[in-house]
Amino acid sequence: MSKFKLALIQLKAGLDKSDNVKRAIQFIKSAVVDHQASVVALPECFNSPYGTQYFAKYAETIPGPTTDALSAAAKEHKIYLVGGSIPETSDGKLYNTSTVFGPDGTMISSFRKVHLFDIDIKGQMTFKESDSLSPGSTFCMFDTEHCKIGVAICYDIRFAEMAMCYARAGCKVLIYPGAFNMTTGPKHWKLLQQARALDNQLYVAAVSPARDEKASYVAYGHSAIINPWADVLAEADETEQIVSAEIDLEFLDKVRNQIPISKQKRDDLYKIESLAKTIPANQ
Ligand SMILES: NC(=O)CCC(=O)C(=O)O
Repeated sequence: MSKFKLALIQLKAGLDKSDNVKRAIQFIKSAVVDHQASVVALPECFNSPYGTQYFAKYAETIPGPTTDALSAAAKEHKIYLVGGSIPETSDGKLYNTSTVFGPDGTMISSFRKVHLFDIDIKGQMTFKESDSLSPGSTFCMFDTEHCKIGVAICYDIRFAEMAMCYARAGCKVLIYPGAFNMTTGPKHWKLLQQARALDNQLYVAAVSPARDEKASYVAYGHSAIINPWADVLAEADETEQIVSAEIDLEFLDKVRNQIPISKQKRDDLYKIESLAKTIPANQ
């Protein structure tokens, strides 16, 4: 149980929601049959194009038709499925929400993006998710027979403390459905994943939509899986595809024993504290 296969589905999401979902389900089958994956993840906003103009139009309740399809796929293939994210409508608000399903199809966790993507790089990339979305305020972890896995969404990866909280709570893999863009993607996407993996000595996976040059928001692609030594185990190019890698928890233990930073840290001088209900402080 110390090894398992993780697959990331770099889906090209278009304007047709039911086609996006149908194709995601086909790719999930391929991740299981062709890659022997027992944990599978989809990208941010996989059932709709990514953009503030689309969130309300494509939003669904949870449970709803998209998450029902994910639940059925997880059950059919007996996998853990991190359902990327979808625009969620709840109590008159919109959220960017990820759902997680267990091998019996039960929704075992969900996560509303905590840090909304509001940036302004003049002349290059301006985006304001908070124009239409509200932030979540809880974390998302789930147990598998292999290890505990944490989930956050895209811009959340820039916040090192959040990943540290997950590591402190015992997560050995962090999965980030994401959609970096053509300005920040080439500079920061892989670097951030390697930084979070190295800081916390755990596996990091980030799963993007495939690039669509005609879309209003052009995703960078390059879904990747990084090990606790910060090696890149798998990396997609920009096209629609599945990438996968073996997660080896003995290797993780070896790295943690060789460089025992979690035992050497000076909690007497500095300390990560979490107020979120789902992450006990100082675990
Ligand atoms: N969807 C997102 O949160 C995009 C984040 C991003 O591109 C970044 O640079 O950060």
